[in-house]
Amino acid sequence: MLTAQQVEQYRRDGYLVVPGWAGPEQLQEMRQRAEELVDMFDPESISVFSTRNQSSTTDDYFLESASNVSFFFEEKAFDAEGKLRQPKGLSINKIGHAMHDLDPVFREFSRSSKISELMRDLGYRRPLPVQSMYIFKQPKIGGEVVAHQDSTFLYTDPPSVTGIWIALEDATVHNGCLWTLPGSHIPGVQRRFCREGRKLTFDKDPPAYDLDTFTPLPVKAGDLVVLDGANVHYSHENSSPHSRHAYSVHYVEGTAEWAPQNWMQRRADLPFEPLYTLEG
Ligand SMILES: O=C(O)CCC(=O)C(=O)O
Ligand SMILES: [Fe+2]
Repeated sequence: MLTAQQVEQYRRDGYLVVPGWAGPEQLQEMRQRAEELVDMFDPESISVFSTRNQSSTTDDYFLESASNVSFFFEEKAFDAEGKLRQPKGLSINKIGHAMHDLDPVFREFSRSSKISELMRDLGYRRPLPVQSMYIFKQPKIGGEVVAHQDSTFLYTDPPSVTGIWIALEDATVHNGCLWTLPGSHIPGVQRRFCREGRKLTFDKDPPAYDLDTFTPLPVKAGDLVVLDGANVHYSHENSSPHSRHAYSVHYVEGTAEWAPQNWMQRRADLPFEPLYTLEG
């Protein structure tokens, strides 16, 4: 799937853009499926959270999203009374985090033979898709994603995350494309997001990143971005009138040890399933 040169570039920079990964029909299928999921979602089931015990119920919803198809609002979606300012379809920040297992359309994309070949090219023996997100970056209110490393949130020993991020719409510097720091994966994972019971904390403060040194990754709909788990990346808020839909899946090496401190702990009846297993 990848040329030797692409693998070399990926090892050097910690990220790689693969143009034209998906065609218009596949993109349309995923966007349409997300629209259907949002149509079926009742925002009332969540707005309860804004009245009582906000942080602990929100944390529970977040923790349970490890084994669900859950909906998260844009922070700027609500007015002072806690009501949505715009239709729910323009208010949701993301859907996550088990759609790669539970939704047929996203499952197929996340486990395609093309993805398996890519993971094989990157040396995975037992790649496990562990987390998926449909990210909307809504027009005008799409929230920023602060600079981070994905392995901070999905820790294995040794660290083994690879993220794939596919643009379902053109991503530009105006609507909040990814920005990345080439080579930032080299020093490894800088901090961890840990769970103790139902409490979530970072073990350290974030390093000070000089955001001016980052490179924007404007891409066309259908282009795939591959990110090393230690690559540092972020995206700005979207103040443009155009949404920036993307679908992202994080894979880990199944022969590495899944940290018991990870926020993501699956329900026992929904174990992680490898794309393939190489013996020996
Ligand atoms: O889509 C974005 O803006 C950020 C996504 C991200 O951080 C990821 O997929 O790992
Ligand atoms: Fe990320």
